[in-house]
Amino acid sequence: VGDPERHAQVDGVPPAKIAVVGAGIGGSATAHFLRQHFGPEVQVDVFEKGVVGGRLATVTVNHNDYESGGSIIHSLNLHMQEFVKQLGLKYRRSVAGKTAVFNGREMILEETDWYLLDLFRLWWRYGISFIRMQMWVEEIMEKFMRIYKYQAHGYAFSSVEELLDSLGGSGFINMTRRPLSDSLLELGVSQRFIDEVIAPVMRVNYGQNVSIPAFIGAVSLAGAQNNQWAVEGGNKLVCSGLLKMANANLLQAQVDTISPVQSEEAVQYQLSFTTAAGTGSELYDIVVLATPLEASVGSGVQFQGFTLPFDRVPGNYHSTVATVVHGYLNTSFFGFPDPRLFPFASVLTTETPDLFFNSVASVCPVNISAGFRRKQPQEAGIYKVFSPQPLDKSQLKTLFRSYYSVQVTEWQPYSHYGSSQGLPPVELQPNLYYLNGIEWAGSAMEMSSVAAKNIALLAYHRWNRQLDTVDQRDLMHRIKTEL
Ligand SMILES: Cc1cc2nc3c(=O)[nH]c(=O)nc-3n(C[C@H](O)[C@H](O)[C@H](O)COP(=O)(O)OP(=O)(O)OC[C@H]3O[C@@H](n4cnc5c(N)ncnc54)[C@H](O)[C@@H]3O)c2cc1C
Ligand SMILES: CC(C)=CCC/C(C)=C/CC/C(C)=C/CSC[C@H](N)C(=O)O
Repeated sequence: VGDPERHAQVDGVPPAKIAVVGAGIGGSATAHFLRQHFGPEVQVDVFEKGVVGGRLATVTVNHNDYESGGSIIHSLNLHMQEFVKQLGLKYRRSVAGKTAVFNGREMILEETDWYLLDLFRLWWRYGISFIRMQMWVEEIMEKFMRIYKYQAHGYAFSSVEELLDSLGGSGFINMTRRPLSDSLLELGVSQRFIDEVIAPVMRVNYGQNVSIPAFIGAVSLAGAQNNQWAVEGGNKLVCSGLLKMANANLLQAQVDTISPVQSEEAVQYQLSFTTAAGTGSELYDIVVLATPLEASVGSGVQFQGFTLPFDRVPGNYHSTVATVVHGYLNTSFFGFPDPRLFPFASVLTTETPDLFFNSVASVCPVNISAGFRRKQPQEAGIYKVFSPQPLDKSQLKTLFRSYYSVQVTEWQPYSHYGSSQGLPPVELQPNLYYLNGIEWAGSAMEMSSVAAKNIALLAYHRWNRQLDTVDQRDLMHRIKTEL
């Protein structure tokens, strides 16, 4: 298996070396699935310029760790579930807590201890908007779940559009283009419900407003359902676990350039990289880019010898600041002068000019010991604030009576939806794949995992020239009739 050049895409000969750039959940899952499909012989090198986990990260406050990046996982996110099972990790269910919506002056919506009372209140204020919205999200989730069947049967897609089309037809593709508010209004959801419930959910989850595309809006609403979990010890454990299970070589290095090298049989890719010890370069048969390439994110990867089939400049990533504060919440600001009477664990906000934060929530550590309970607002607790800009001293003093510590993480967490034209391609060149284009449809751990499985399958089928498992139509019917 020594000289990769001799192995470049000769029929029946597996690739010798595969590179994955990025060790977030997308890159780690790709390494895992590549190993599954290509077998034990191929060398899988994973390049990471920062920390394994990428946007899955924790901060330590008062001797405990808290998620500062991707935190919640939907109960129907089956790849994430499967990883946790295979790695022998444990689920962490979030400790129940009530939510309220604040409009800058007062709480306009308050969850109670009684589910039926909450339902009655929602009906009283918004009619059947809540039920319409829930049914819409359920229907989308049901269609989305088809991906697991298709992938289990080995089907792959050469673009995000093909993948979405196979799940929900042109309806899903249109949902990546039209605003969420338009889709909901068309469903008969009231403007008041959109302003007071949907907008706060978009603000806490994606830091954006209801003009984001309907598909990502539905993902965000799924993320607001009551069936979320996380990984005991921190979600990033999935990434390190998958790399280990895949027997991948982790190279602590920044990939600087990727250039094609044409041999007689096929194209290979030269990766030049920088490590703490200096620079290096290696030749690979297959390369997967598992980091956003948009100029504003700054992966630093340059391409030589070919031009990318999409423009890295127009689509921007959004800025969101996660501030983890150890202190006393200023419940007076929310209209509760006596903190003992403040019953909420999370406060979401409406789209209100001059409101400097999107949400504030009491958070649980990644290791919940038996008997863990949330701190009461009259006690010092750990809170996570999401805001578009870093909070200044006076803003912190507005939200907290006093505090012991403040940890700030500035993220470029998700696409700035609506700032791109179309969805970036998956295949950049033969045997050169791009994972994070899927984020323009929806950005979540499971979306990166779905894209990882798709790319591993696609790379495998392309390498072995198996065209009958790529971009096939009418898959539900095919699967039913397959033996
Ligand atoms: C604050 C926040 C909250 C979130 N909440 C949730 C949530 O609750 N639920 C959910 O499902 N999702 C959530 N997300 C989104 C989720 O975290 C991301 O969609 C997901 O983690 C993306 O994973 P990825 O591997 O595709 O990308 P990344 O995690 O960004 O990984 C890319 C990796 O590539 C590395 N890299 C970049 N350039 C190079 C280079 N040139 N050479 C080598 N390495 C390079 C980076 O250092 C990085 O580690 C949240 C994100 C943030 C930031
Ligand atoms: C991919 C599908 C079908 C569903 C995923 C649903 C999901 C888990 C969405 C996550 C939404 C998201 C990006 C939330 C970010 S903020 C989360 C939380 N409030 C926090 O405190 O970090």
